[in-house]
Amino acid sequence: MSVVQKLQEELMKTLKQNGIYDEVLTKFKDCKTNKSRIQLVAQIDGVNKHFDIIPDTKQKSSDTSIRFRNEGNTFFQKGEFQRALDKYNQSVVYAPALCSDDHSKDQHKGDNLELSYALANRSAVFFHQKSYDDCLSDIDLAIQNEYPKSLIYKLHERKAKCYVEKKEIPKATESFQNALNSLSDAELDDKKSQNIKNSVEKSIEKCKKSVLSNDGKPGTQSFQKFHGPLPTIERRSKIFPSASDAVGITENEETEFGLAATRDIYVGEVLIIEKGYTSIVLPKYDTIYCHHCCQRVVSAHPCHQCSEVMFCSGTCHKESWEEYHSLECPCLGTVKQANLGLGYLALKMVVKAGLSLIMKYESQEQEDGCKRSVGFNTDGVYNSDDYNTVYSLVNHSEKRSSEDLFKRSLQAYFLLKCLEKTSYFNEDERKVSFADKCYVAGHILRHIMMLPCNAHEVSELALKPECLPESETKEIGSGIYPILSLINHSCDPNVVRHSYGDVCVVRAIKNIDAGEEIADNYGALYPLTVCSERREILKPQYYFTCNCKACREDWPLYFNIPVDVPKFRCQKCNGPVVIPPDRKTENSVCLNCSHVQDTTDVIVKLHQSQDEYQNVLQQVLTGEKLHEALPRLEAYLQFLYKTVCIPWQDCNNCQEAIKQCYAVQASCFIAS
Ligand SMILES: C[S@@+](CC[C@H](N)C(=O)[O-])C[C@H]1O[C@@H](n2cnc3c(N)ncnc32)[C@H](O)[C@@H]1O
Repeated sequence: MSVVQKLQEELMKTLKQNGIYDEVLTKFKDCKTNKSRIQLVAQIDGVNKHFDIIPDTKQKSSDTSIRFRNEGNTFFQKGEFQRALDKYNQSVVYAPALCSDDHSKDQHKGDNLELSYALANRSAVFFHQKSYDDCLSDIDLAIQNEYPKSLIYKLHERKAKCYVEKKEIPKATESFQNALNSLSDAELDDKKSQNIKNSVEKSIEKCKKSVLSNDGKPGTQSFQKFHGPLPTIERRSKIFPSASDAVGITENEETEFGLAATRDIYVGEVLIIEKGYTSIVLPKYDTIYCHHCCQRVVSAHPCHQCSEVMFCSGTCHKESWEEYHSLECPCLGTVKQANLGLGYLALKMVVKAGLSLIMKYESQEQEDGCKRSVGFNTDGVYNSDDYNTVYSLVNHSEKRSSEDLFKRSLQAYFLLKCLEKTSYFNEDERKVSFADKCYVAGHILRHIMMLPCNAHEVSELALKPECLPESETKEIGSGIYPILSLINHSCDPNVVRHSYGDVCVVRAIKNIDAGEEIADNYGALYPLTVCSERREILKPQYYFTCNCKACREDWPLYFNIPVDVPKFRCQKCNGPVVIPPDRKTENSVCLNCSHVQDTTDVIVKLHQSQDEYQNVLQQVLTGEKLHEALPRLEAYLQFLYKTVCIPWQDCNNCQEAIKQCYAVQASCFIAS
């Protein structure tokens, strides 16, 4: 149980024993702003004592770095290079010293020995994995970080071998020469030294003759890419820069705001490519994914202060440091240990926004239940990196029970106490009062209420290449995506989302008519769960009762979805058209408007397409030539949505196959 949950339970017990629990809850009910809720929590006896936080963040440690390095060495010797790499990455993260990034270099000069060893050993893994650029980069870093002179000849030799593989012969020759020169510093007996000298000289000779050890093509990088290139959006919306011009805003009484199609959209169209306002990696994965961009880390870049996080590149380290990590760094361990889930995302949002921006909101703060507006800026543009967009998302504070508000306020107050241990409140030169701090914690509380009904998972496909349908989507983190957060739910959604690192791509998986609402799925799909259960899943988290078409018409679960001759769409009203019992297709009748029409052509076309579709589907199931299969599946599904009425099982199957193809293009990793 986390420290906050423990406190919540203890406090509630004490308040009940003292007979004042109901009184506290009533006071909570009367609070109309988040700031007043935090102020109320702060006044409760015992809260401050429990939340007297001692900042705890994993410090740099030579011992831990050495331990991970030794573990890495064991795997390396067994030829288990990926496992060795994971350990060396950890060794780099814990090594007391300093990454080479300029912004941290001067402040943190010190003993870099363990870091240099970790980098040097990691470079050996990269060499074996034919990842020559990563290998060269680690060698340079190891040398910069004071790798022992007596061993440096080894690094020069490895560097030279990388250049040989890369067919950069002059650089290879130079590095072999450096290896020779460094041999004088090596503490080797004469015989060993002479052997190495002979071998290096031979290599230099080979280089000179350009007689190379392999087939003459540059060595290739063996690492797989973790996702394909991001797709593109042809014409962007003027108001939603991360969306296509097919996406517009809509408003109605039932759902408040939402997104709708501004023109006809077809299966496969890319509608949104959004990098969220901010995101987090789940604590259990923080040694695998980048703290900043949620991409898989190959060559870990450490934070120069803590050992809580790793970055996939110097750029991510720098950006994260400038945007939020310098502030969160001292309290990150405490926050992670408290295991608050989305609570950490809420804190990160407020840290990223910065104190002065948050305080500007105080003058326009509204009470619960006031009419909400969407977070467009003064130019009428909705930018995903603008705090105003996330500040304006729905949080349902007025529908929450007093107990829910009380528990969430305690979480927010705990996070305020963590924030007080950082330099966050020093940003503003004027003295920050306790009331100001409560106002900031009010923002954290707002987000703690908002995130469960707006945040999206950051995911990765654990890919089984030989049997695609057995691949599983794994949640590796969470992000807050302001545009995605405007999409309402349907149990039969018309879009699907995929993560490319922390970027989310939304594509149409149904044809969407102009004016029709764009609808995502919040985790309750009609083919998998019956209507009553779907509503039970959605209500407590999202505060609505779903009334989509699948719910209204009580569509069947997957195995009961019709598979025989479908009902066709009426040429006049789109209603369901049936073939008469005498099978005279020219006399088919619409059950909605009674229009009599000829369905002969469409039936012939459907049969032809179905045959082709079965072949393509087979390709997808075995993971073959997906890039060829995908456009054919998209075309088939477009045709189906134009001609047949759903539910009809081929539509579901084709949709699933298309989703698998998209998933393979997005973040994925071969499951071990
Ligand atoms: C991610 S937000 C979607 C945008 C939201 N409608 C708004 O106005 O900002 C989720 C919230 O939208 C509302 N919502 C989403 N789908 C709905 C639906 N099918 N029917 C009614 N309300 C819905 C619920 O209030 C839910 O908590």
